[in-house]
Amino acid sequence: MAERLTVAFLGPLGTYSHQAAYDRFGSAVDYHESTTITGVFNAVSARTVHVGVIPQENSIFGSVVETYDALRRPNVGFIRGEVVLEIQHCLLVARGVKRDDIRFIKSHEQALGQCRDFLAQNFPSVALEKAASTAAAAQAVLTSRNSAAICSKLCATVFDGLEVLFEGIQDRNSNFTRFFVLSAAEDGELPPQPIPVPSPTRCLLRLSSGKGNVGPAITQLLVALAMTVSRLDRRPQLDSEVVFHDIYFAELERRDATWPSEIENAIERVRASGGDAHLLGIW
Ligand SMILES: O=C(O)C(=O)C[C@]1(C(=O)O)C=C[C@@H](O)C=C1
Repeated sequence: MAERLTVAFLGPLGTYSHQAAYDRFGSAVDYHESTTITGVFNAVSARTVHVGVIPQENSIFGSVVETYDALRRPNVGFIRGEVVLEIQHCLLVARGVKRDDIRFIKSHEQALGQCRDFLAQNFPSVALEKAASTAAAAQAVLTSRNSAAICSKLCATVFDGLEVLFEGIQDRNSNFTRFFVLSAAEDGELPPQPIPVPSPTRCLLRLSSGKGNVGPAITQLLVALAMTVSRLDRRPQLDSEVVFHDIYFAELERRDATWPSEIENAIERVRASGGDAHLLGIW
């Protein structure tokens, strides 16, 4: 019998990462909870699991910083796919806790960021506390009479003893988070997508100009790349000798069938210009 696929996600059960993983892989795989996003990356790199599902970007609050920080690592793995999940945040409390009792609101920093207007209008003097995940926040308020958690409605089912005080509290009604599906290597079969998509349609490249101050600027790297970049992120390059020296993440979208070889040629052009390009995923 074929080995069952193992999938790591930011836990505990009830996180949006868990929902995204389930949307992609369903019930025919074994799920492994990690306590941090970095922990999901570690499980994939150590090959403790076959794949990890990692939040990458939210339509209200933007890039997931912990994910881009991990993508700076040399052997970070390979992005094999994506899942887009609609996010509707709720405010949950232990049963019986009233709005006026709330002194602390906990959640993942992304969820706190997506609900800034709601929090400023409704709870201007409440202390906001970062939690490892939305479901970890839900779990933490189970035994509290003065705290609330921002998380999904599902947490009221996962954790018995919680109730929903407010629903749909994010700053815009339309709210989506995109997740990456990451595996240690480019190969290895994954189950088919629930809804088939023509692939590959996207790729992610990591661009850098070396550790000193003589390398090409990002504009020169993009000229050498000579491909349409649909998204660009940057994070500090920690091993650089120069301060405020960044590493860039360029996402490209497919234009035609010759795409994979075009990417290889573009990587070669960037290297020939004195910079470095590393393929982080194609999906
Ligand atoms: O805390 C969770 O539930 C997560 O899965 C993490 C995460 C994120 O990091 O963006 C995922 C989706 C939402 O945007 C809020 C939080």
